[in-house]
Amino acid sequence: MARAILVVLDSVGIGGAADAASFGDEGANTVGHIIDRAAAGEAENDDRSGPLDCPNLARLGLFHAAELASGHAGAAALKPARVDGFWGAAQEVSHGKDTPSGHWEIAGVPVLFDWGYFPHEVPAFPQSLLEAIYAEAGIEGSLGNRHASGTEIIADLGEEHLRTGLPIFYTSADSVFQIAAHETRFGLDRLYALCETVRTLVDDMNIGRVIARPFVGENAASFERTGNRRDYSVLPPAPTLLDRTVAAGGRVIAVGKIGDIFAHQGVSEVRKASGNAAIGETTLKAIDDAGDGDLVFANFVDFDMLYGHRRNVAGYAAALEAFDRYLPELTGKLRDGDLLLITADHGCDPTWSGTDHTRERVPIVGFGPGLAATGVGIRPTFADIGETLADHLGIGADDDGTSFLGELTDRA
Ligand SMILES: O=P(O)(O)O[C@H]1O[C@H](CO)[C@@H](O)[C@H]1O
Ligand SMILES: [Mn+2]
Ligand SMILES: [Mn+2]
Repeated sequence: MARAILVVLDSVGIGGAADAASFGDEGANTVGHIIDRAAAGEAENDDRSGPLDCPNLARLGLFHAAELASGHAGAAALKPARVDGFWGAAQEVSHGKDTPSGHWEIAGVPVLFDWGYFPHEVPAFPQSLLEAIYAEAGIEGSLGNRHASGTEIIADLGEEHLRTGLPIFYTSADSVFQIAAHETRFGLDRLYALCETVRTLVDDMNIGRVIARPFVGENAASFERTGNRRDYSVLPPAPTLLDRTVAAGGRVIAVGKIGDIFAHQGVSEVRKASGNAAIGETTLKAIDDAGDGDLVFANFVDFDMLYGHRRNVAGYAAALEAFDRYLPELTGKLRDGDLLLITADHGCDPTWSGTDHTRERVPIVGFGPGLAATGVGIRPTFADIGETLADHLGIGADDDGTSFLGELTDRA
């Protein structure tokens, strides 16, 4: 009975990326800086207080991994005497520090081409593109058209959007064209249709994603984004672990935004859920439903979307602790022959300047009944993760990545 469960904690980086300086991210360390701030009493909110408390992640080896990745002293201090899981870190080779690059590389397809990006200028979008969108979509104009944080721009422009009916266009350091609009007043289906139009118009510009960002509320003080976000991604450039699993006769159950991130390629079943708690429950159910040869692939997005980009250290710490409390339920689902691997797609250090992702190494922590509790070192590419899962599922080797499964079994 071989099943693989792959969990991406979106943006939970552990610092130490060898190429961080070229992204302006030298020293960025999502987990490390949260540990430091929490230890200093600077990560307090209504849900949590004091030093970071993640005993279950610690027992799987998260802090061993964090120390390995960056030499962070605060992480080293949280290492337990005994570890039950396998642990390591991985360096990204993809050119970008965005979500698709991270996930595709994990799944064996590093992104070695450059995405198109919109310049940090106002307007960020070329006039010719805007006019093409207006003509195709039958709208009279747009608001925004600049780099922005998604929550700030709806506070700034949401009321004007309600008055004028014009959608809000914005981007970020990622290869994205994002559209915010009121879910009921502009209409969700209309927003999705607009995103589909824009998707076709930015294909030639090599833009990774067009993202629908619906929100509700009546004024700047009450606007709130909803769980109906939808990402329109380009297709991965080569077959991923997902395609290979399906080709080998397995099912891929995609939890949270995984389906969108892979443009639904190689996805047998999509199970969306909004918020880490619901994503966690959906993951447990997916594991119950998975059979021999199947891959359950889940993304826990709150770390990134609600806390990393918002530079909310206390919120991020509380989310890590909530995941830690959930973790025993997850490991409790594992049967003989299962392999659980928890990792991340990039960093988003909540203590860093700006609101963008940070280039970091990512943790590899995992567990499987009968697998060795040992270190697997610093892997040179995230693709080693997918290759290890492929090896576990018995679906053959790929060009990118090297399996470390042999280090966890007595095959070594
Ligand atoms: O600020 P919000 O709207 O959350 O957007 C963030 O989320 C996008 C997609 O993950 C990133 O590119 C960043 O812009
Ligand atoms: Mn991400
Ligand atoms: Mn993000």
